[in-house]
Amino acid sequence: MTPTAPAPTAPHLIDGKQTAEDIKVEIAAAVAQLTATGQRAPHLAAILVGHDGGSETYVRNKVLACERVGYDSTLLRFEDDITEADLLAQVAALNEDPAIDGFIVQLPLPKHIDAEKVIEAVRPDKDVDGFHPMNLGRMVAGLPALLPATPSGIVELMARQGIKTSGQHCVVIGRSNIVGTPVSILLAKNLDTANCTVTLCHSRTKNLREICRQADIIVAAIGRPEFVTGDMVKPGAVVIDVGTTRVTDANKKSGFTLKGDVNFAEVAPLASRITPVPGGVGPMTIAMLLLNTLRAATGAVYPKK
Ligand SMILES: Nc1nc2c(c(=O)[nH]1)N[C@@H](CN(C=O)c1ccc(C(=O)N[C@@H](CCC(=O)O)C(=O)O)cc1)CN2
Repeated sequence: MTPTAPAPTAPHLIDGKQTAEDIKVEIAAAVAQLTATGQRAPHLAAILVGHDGGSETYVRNKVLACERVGYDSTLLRFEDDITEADLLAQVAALNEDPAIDGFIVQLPLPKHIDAEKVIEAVRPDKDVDGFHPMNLGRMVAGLPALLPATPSGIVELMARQGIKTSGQHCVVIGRSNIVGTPVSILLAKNLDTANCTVTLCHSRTKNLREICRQADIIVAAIGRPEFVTGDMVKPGAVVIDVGTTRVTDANKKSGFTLKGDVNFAEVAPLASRITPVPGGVGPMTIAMLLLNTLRAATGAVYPKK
């Protein structure tokens, strides 16, 4: 029998909360420099439609993060019966408002509103979510772009944690426009922080378990709690969990427990590095949104209008 290296027994947590905090410190320093030279602080606006619990939390955290780094922020709230036309009019107003450097429309939107239409209505130079086809297209072409926050946050998190990506086989599970598809493109790019061989898997993928077992890095972004189990992970793999599903839990004061897409108890003992939920990828999403806002405010990607 050939001896094999023992699998690591203790999880090596990737601290997204601390990494996001480090980025916020850097951003706060950049804002202080801007304002010291007489320029105004960057200004982020957020549109929140309805009362989804998760969206309320995320938007609240975005506003708090703005305060933390010295940005101005504006929250525009609407009931979930707002018409598509009225929402598009709000987007048009923010597009034209010179005091706003960038804005987001929190997703998901109610079913009667065409989210793609709303995303396309955001001016690309103010699209700090990086969801507009212009920014996605520029990202694919390797041109300067406002990059989607969660995918760029994943790449930044791995880079700052010294995780090797070049030549590694990365299996991404999930093909959403917000995470799975863009992160697979970013990770395959010829960059110091990427250069992976990427396999993008989804609900119709055959032999998912076997494919995942070949991965040096797994990015789980399928939105199904505890989907990735121990038998799908090669010992020593790096596991990045993007899931944040609220699962009803009567024992919790909040009434729910936050679950990732990875069965942490099974996978953590196998993984060389793993992101926790909460405290992994989620905080990086907000840090990268702040970074995009700074880039929009300073004309780093598109000339200021
Ligand atoms: N307009 C957008 N809508 C949505 C996006 C987005 O990037 N732009 N992504 C997700 C939600 N999201 C940001 O909006 C987001 C999700 C999770 C976190 C986060 O920090 N999670 C914490 C836990 C927070 C909690 O207590 O629930 C963590 O994982 O530690 C931030 C942002 C969909 N919509």
